[in-house]
Amino acid sequence: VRKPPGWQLSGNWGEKRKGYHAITRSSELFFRSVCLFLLLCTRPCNLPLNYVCTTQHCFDHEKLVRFTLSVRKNYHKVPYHNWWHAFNVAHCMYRMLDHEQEIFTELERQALIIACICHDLDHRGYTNQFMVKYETALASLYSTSVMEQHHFNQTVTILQQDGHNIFDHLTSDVYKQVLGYIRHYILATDLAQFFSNHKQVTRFCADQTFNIENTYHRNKLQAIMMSACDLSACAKTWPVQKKTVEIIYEEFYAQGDLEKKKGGVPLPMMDRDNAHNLPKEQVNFLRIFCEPLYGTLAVIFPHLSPLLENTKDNIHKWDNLAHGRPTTMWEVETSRIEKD
Ligand SMILES: CC(C)(CO)n1c(=O)[nH]c2c3cccnc3n(-c3ccccc3)c(=O)c21
Ligand SMILES: [Mg+2]
Ligand SMILES: [Zn+2]
Repeated sequence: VRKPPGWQLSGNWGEKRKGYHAITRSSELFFRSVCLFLLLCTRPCNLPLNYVCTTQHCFDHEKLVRFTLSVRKNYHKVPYHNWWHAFNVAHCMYRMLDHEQEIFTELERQALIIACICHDLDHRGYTNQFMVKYETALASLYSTSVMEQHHFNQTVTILQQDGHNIFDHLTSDVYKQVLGYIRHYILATDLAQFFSNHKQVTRFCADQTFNIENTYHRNKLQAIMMSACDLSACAKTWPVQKKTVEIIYEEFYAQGDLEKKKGGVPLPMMDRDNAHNLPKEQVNFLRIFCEPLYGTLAVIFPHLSPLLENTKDNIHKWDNLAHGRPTTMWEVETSRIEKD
């Protein structure tokens, strides 16, 4: 992919592209399994595995492998916003859709999964606020949702590469429609959009006017589903939640260090000198974003209620840590996760 403006920022992670990856047998097997997983994501769950896709919405397997390889190549080796995060978000969406095959069209399901693996493409480990504050080249391109608009732009750029367009079997109208879906879904992962999206869906539920056939209602539901998958690490078991938080704060503190180097004052959450406040910050984040989000989704999709329960458990554990209370004996003392 051509180097987008702002590439110089990625220098902080040192990594220079070493040209094409030497594709070893194991990584090839890995990517074939990822693509099979993605192909399966779009197969109605009640069909046999050897189902030969006859509808117009089938992915060409070779293009899907090539597309997925290029998507992975365009994630940086930053602590949190890397390929594994994208893959985990897509897996969460797959499990969410696995129960709801009938309410979304096949095109929407494909767009949701592809949007998930692409939703943080070319993330450099910096927030939108940082990109705007330091007047990066990307911030000069987009006035709002700077990184999310860039993530979508990167998606289109990869699709336009030879042999990568997994949607080129669609008519031009349907192609425009699916790209519109993907853009909407990726932009929805801007946390700044969360409150308005969530408020709308909560209102529809409260006054019992929620109607999945209503395009506006449907779009808002899909927007908070994207947020739910993006934040799904807050609903994982405590050892996984704690390791993930260590990793994301590694990225936050690296941004804070860079900000101090530039003579700026980072947000308290980004300042490693405030690391003692992390448990309290987590209680706030999970209470403000995650708990209401999974609470609303559990009303619409009752099978998602474990996400709400796990989030509540994690809030309780962060609150114990924030107040110096011991955490449950069985918890594994987590060590720094090995970087992949
Ligand atoms: C969801 C996750 C990674 C794990 O629980 N998490 C957390 O615990 N605190 C936070 C968190 C705390 C403050 C700000 N953003 C956060 N994000 C975040 C970052 C970028 C884009 C959207 C959300 C998390 O994913 C997260
Ligand atoms: Mg993002
Ligand atoms: Zn993300």
